[in-house]
Amino acid sequence: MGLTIKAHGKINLTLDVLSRRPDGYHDVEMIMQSIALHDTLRIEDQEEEIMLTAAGQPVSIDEDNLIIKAARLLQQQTGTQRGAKIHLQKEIPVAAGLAGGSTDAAATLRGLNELWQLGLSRKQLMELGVRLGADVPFCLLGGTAIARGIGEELTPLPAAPNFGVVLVKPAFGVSTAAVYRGLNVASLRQHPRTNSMVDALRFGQLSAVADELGNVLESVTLGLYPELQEIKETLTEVGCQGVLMSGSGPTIFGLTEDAAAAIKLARQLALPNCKVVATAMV
Ligand SMILES: C[C@@](CO)(OP(=O)(O)O)[C@H](O)COP(=O)(O)OP(=O)(O)OC[C@H]1O[C@@H](n2ccc(N)nc2=O)[C@H](O)[C@@H]1O
Ligand SMILES: Nc1ncnc2c1ncn2[C@@H]1O[C@H](COP(=O)(O)OP(=O)(O)O)[C@@H](O)[C@H]1O
Repeated sequence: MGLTIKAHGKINLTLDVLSRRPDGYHDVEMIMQSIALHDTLRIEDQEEEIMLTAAGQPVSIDEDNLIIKAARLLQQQTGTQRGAKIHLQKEIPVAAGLAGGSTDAAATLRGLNELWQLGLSRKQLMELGVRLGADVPFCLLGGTAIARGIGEELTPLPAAPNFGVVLVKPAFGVSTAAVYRGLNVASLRQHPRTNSMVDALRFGQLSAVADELGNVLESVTLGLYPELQEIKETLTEVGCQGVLMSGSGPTIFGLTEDAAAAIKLARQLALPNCKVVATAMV
């Protein structure tokens, strides 16, 4: 018996950091948005052992892969004797700010809960998921949502318009931990307006959504990699209405009216050493 599951990436339409916690994590307030770009997991039931293979974007398939971590966590928590053979078709760029690892972990939890007939609720899966990564609970929920706490306190929002999204991922990745470490919360002078973005999304006008985009982590990652500023300018020049870094970066995204416009604009981009993907909000 087996299952095929889509694991969608995300972008952050807003990302605010409120404070540093004693455990080193940060309290955030962000509007998360699923995108059509996804990895695909094929999961087959087997006795005991967890096995992982992968194709597509290069990613480690060792014990540090979040798919294996998610499967082992579920085994430990439920005491099941079941195992799984998992194949990952990796399409989401790695260490990109698109939650590629978190979404694979979320898909593994969902898939194995079904395949092993564990009967865990989504809330229970989210409580386990946050132990694997702060973005895992959102990846279990999907759609559009406000995330608070370290990212695990979620308020779902009405479905946002299916704006097109052009993603530009430079050849390098960034460490999320290093970006948060580089942030001095007290020195932040500007914060995204979460409520205004909620209103803009409800109103559904791209120009209003574009005006409210904001990510306080940009100051850190753009400081480390000034070439990201050039990518932002290029996306604006070709006609993207709103342009922002996703998460801790380094992926820069630009919004368009729809997926067709994103495909058209992506074709015009000549950005050496960058991966360009046209997708949409879902
Ligand atoms: C920045 C964001 C925005 O959505 O996304 P990405 O850039 O990773 O996609 C998230 O906050 C990242 O979520 P995720 O990547 O799941 O984080 P984790 O694996 O739990 O944490 C990696 C490291 O980031 C730091 N971290 C993460 C979340 C948070 N609220 N505060 C933090 O300080 C911690 O140092 C932690 O050790
Ligand atoms: N299934 C996976 N897919 C992608 N990255 C993974 C996976 N499992 C573990 N990782 C590791 O997680 C780290 C963060 O990758 P990723 O989740 O893609 O980026 P981000 O946190 O910026 O959204 C990388 O160092 C990567 O090696």
